[in-house]
Amino acid sequence: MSVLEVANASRWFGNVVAVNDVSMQIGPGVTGLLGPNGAGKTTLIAMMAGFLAPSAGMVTLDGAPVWNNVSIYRAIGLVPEREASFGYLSGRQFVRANAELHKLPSPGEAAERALGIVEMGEPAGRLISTYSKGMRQRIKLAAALVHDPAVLLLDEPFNGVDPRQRMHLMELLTRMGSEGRTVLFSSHILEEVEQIARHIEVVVSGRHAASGDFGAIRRLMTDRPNVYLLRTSDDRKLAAVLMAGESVAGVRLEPRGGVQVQVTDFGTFAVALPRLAKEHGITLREVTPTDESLESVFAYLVSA
Ligand SMILES: Nc1ncnc2c1ncn2[C@@H]1O[C@H](COP(=O)(O)OP(=O)(O)OP(=O)(O)O)[C@@H](O)[C@H]1O
Repeated sequence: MSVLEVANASRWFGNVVAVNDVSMQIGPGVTGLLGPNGAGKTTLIAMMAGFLAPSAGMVTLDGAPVWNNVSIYRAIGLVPEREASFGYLSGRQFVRANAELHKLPSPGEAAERALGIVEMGEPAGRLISTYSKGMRQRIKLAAALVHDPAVLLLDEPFNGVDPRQRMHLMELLTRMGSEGRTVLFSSHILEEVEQIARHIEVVVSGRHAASGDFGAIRRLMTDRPNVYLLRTSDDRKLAAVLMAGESVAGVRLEPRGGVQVQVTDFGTFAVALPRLAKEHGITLREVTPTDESLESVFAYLVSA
């Protein structure tokens, strides 16, 4: 069993608090670390990997602190978000260099094995600078896997990767998880996370906001109150009709035209709106969510 435990970990840079008193437990299988940009995901992953010291609290792997513990590097593989600046090396040279850094007994064999896992054996002779984004992610993954770690940490691995390569990467991570590895990847996209993560941890503004399976997180996100702006052929009439409906908490006629509606249950509202409009002979011209930004979704989660 490889269980990463983050215990009241904080990390600050000067007066910026990047991670604020976060506690979570990450066990075998695939976990998604979800949060908007700047939430502290990279900082948290760096602390989990033992590359960054917590300012307070600690991170342990099966009870052993990961910071300042050289032996732990043998158990953890990290795929960082930033591009490896080794474009002048071939994929094979890069992966092998990592095997040598780990002082593996047969670095060549270990490199070939890792290249095989990510199916990069064939292009491994080419320079990394000639690779697509997806291939660069795979070569970084091979480098992180070269010492066969029990824990694999990936920072935004799907960012900028085309759909076919993304699918391939997702299959790989799913396989790693089902083999019993502890796999954690970060993302700011819920749809991406829920496709492969058994478990989701949400961080917002450096704080731990929620934890659960994707169903629970999805419900938390979609059940929040939503505000929509509707433009119609008869705003006043629609406002009156909507106020009588169950899924609406508030209606306001906008001075510059349109109705702003606060919806409590989006599912019911989405079905009721077109039906009500039709029944009352009102034409819907526009339905726009006014607070659909990811930040507002996450802000709701933090206040939940
Ligand atoms: N070395 C540093 N010095 C100063 N501030 C930092 C440093 N590293 C991170 N921060 C700040 O800490 C906060 C969290 O950053 P972090 O990169 O961990 O977030 P993130 O969730 O990974 O976001 P992104 O996906 O945008 O990288 C941000 O406000 C960031 O500006």
